[in-house]
Amino acid sequence: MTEREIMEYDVVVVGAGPSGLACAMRLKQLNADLSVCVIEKASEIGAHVLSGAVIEPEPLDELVPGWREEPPPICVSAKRDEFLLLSRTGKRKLPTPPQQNNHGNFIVSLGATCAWLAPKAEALGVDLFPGFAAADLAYDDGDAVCGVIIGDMGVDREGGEKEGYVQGIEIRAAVTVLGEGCRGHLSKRAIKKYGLDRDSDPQTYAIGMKELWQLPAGRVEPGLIQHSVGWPLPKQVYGGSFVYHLDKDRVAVGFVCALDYQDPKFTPFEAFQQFKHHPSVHALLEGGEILSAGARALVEGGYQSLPRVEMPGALLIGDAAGLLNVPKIKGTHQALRSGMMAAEHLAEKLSSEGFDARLRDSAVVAELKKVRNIRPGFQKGLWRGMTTAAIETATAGKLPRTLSNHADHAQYRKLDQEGFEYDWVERDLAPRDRLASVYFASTEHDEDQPVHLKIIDPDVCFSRCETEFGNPCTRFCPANVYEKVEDENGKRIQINAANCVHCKTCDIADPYQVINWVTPEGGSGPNYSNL
Ligand SMILES: Cc1cc2nc3c(=O)[nH]c(=O)nc-3n(C[C@H](O)[C@H](O)[C@H](O)COP(=O)(O)OP(=O)(O)OC[C@H]3O[C@@H](n4cnc5c(N)ncnc54)[C@H](O)[C@@H]3O)c2cc1C
Ligand code: SF4
Repeated sequence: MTEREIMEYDVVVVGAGPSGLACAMRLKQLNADLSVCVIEKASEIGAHVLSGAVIEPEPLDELVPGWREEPPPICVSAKRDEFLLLSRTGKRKLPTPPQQNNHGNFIVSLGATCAWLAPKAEALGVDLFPGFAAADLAYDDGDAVCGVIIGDMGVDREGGEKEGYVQGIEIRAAVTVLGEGCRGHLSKRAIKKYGLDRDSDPQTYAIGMKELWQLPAGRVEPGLIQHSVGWPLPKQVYGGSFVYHLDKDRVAVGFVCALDYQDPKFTPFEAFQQFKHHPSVHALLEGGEILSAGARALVEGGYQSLPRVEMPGALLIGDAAGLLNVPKIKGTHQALRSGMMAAEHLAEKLSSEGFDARLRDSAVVAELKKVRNIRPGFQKGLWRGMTTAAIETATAGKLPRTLSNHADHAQYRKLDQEGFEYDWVERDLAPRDRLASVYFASTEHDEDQPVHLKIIDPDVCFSRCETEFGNPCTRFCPANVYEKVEDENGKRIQINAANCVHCKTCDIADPYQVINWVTPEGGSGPNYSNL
């Protein structure tokens, strides 16, 4: 085997989401002499980023002064908030929770915003490498992170070299910044290797699904921000919808389901599609067409699940650290702020040491602490959760008690226990099913490459999972990647890896934790447009 080529930088950032781009840009703003690169697995910057997205603008004001005069391509001022409780046929307006008051905020496409930030980063001297997946961390002799190893290109399904094979290079850096977003696969490894979650609660997650619709003229009220709870979710499932009204007769429709749902037969994708058939939403969407669609996990654990965010040679920022504020349903301002804070730390001393204390002492973590009991309050259902949320808000998070988070995958009930009741309707809006939805994600993977979804112990699928939980992977994956097949060779889980949209739900929600998501060849995956 040939010696791996090495490139050297002062700082390598993994992930060109808002956290990674903010970190890289701020570093160059503070010290133009530092060499900084950003590795991004999507074919283009922003193509793997999916978000609501209503954003708080202040961190962007700091990073890109004057941006409001030349905003990203989708950017609509928030005008009006609506918070609704849905039943199957009706809706009731509830007071908008203070955390969801969006006065002064903007509705954007976060993917398009990252693409808009990319040339600004390059103009500052950041080297951006889209189409390259950071497949592994590199370690020095003292077991500290000393950079990343880029995945090889041109490897066939069996692991052999194809024509045009290129060995991935190693990027060495004094500090590696992990801005991979929710459930980053290198971040997951690093958290385990360095025991970064030793003193925190388990991290918790949700799956978010989103579609961008083009509607007949006159239906959209640009700047209207609608959220709902209630139908179609059974009362035991935490989650709800968002409908964000954009310009040019477009609307972003989405649905979020926490991954601690207990019924293994529950299908988040179906809940989303059901929501679209509520009479008020159906009337909005009917006659329109989907422009793009996709899914992505969100990190929900907040304050009590925050891992240590520094390790020898590396840092965690943004969703990779778990900084999303769940009651606000916002993580972008936290991603931008933590990225900039990491940069300020590294510009002072090129070392990860001390970043954890700095972040914990900042407004980023103070914001999480204030709302720490709201999400776990919903573990006992919608109404108990709303009561906890009201108390936590009234006391500004000053109650001495901190409720615990639990591991999502450990919450499933066995098949022989009572399931949930679903009050679901016939559907007629697109997409018909999960495969039809994948079409709108424009996902692409060369099929002749190693499967990037590894079932570490496939025996579990039929020796235990089938009878205990009915193989929930065949239902929670929004792209129908996992299919149960039975033929002359027996039963097996067929992995349709080419359909994967990189949402990471399977890595999180598998009851036995035997699914491991690893990076496919760089440039593979969804090609989201304006999500
Ligand atoms: C459905 C949904 C709705 C949301 N709504 C809102 C909202 O309204 N407002 C709000 O503020 N926030 C919202 N959020 C949260 C917000 O999107 C995140 O907090 C934010 O995107 C986090 O930024 P990040 O940079 O940490 O990670 P991400 O935005 O996830 O970016 C990570 C980047 O790293 C890349 N990457 C990952 N691993 C690797 C690797 N190994 N090698 C190379 N590249 C890699 C990914 O491709 C991606 O481009 C929502 C999220 C979801 C899913
Ligand atoms: S295979 Fe996993 S990561 Fe890919 S779309 Fe399905 S659940 Fe998401």
